[in-house]
Amino acid sequence: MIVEVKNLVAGYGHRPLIRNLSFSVPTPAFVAIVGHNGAGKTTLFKAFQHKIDYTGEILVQQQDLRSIRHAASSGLLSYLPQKNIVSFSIKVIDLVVMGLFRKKSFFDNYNSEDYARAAATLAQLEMAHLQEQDFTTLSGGEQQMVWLAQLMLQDATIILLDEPTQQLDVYYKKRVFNLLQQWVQVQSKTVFCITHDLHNLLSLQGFLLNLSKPNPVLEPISPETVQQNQDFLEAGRPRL
Ligand SMILES: Nc1ncnc2c1ncn2[C@@H]1O[C@H](COP(=O)(O)OP(=O)(O)OP(=O)(O)O)[C@@H](O)[C@H]1O
Repeated sequence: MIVEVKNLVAGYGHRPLIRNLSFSVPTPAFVAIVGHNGAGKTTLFKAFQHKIDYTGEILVQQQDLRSIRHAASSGLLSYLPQKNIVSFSIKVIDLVVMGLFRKKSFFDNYNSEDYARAAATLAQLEMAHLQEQDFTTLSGGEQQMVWLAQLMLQDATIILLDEPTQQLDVYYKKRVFNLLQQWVQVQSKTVFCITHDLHNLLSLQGFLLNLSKPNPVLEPISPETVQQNQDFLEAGRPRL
């Protein structure tokens, strides 16, 4: 079992946002996490990263995540937040190469082989022309692609993405979803992706988890389930 969530209850103060959530991902898979604004999607990711208290269990490869001390540095889990702000000048390639941090001890410098890997990853994302540019001068969508390149170099087993296509144009949205599918099918990664772009899911294989539903479960992605979830979300928030 890659990921198993059992009776998860999480929220803030006395207000549980996620109530008794249970699901299992037995083999590497793509899981789209959908739901209205404020439904608890990012909160679920916070639980995965021990950033909030929760009851119930999150098991990763049969181990309770709470007992795994360095899930990021051991390459088990990587996370791309919704907003990632850089307030100092840095070249794109220098930011991307940092994705290799697991290979390095604190005082190690990145070498030419590391930079070649970073450049190849940017090229794969059609971003090679930006590699010498100051990251802070890029458009929002370009910045999002650079973070994805850095994440690819992290090479974690389980990848949590919080709205990675939010600022992308239609072409890059499609490319990124295809890339996520490849991570699963070619590299056996498990990808959890928060998204509001339901129509982009139609060409993918994997599951939907709609946290706005009263009892969310993993639903296989198909034209019918995507449409049903789109209709459900467009109809408004369920009353609690
Ligand atoms: N630290 C916090 N303390 C109190 N409430 C919080 C905290 N963080 C988030 N919340 C509240 O929890 C709710 C769920 O937040 P969360 O970020 O999980 O939503 P989401 O489903 O990711 O939404 P969106 O689609 O808008 O990103 C929101 O109503 C938010 O205001």
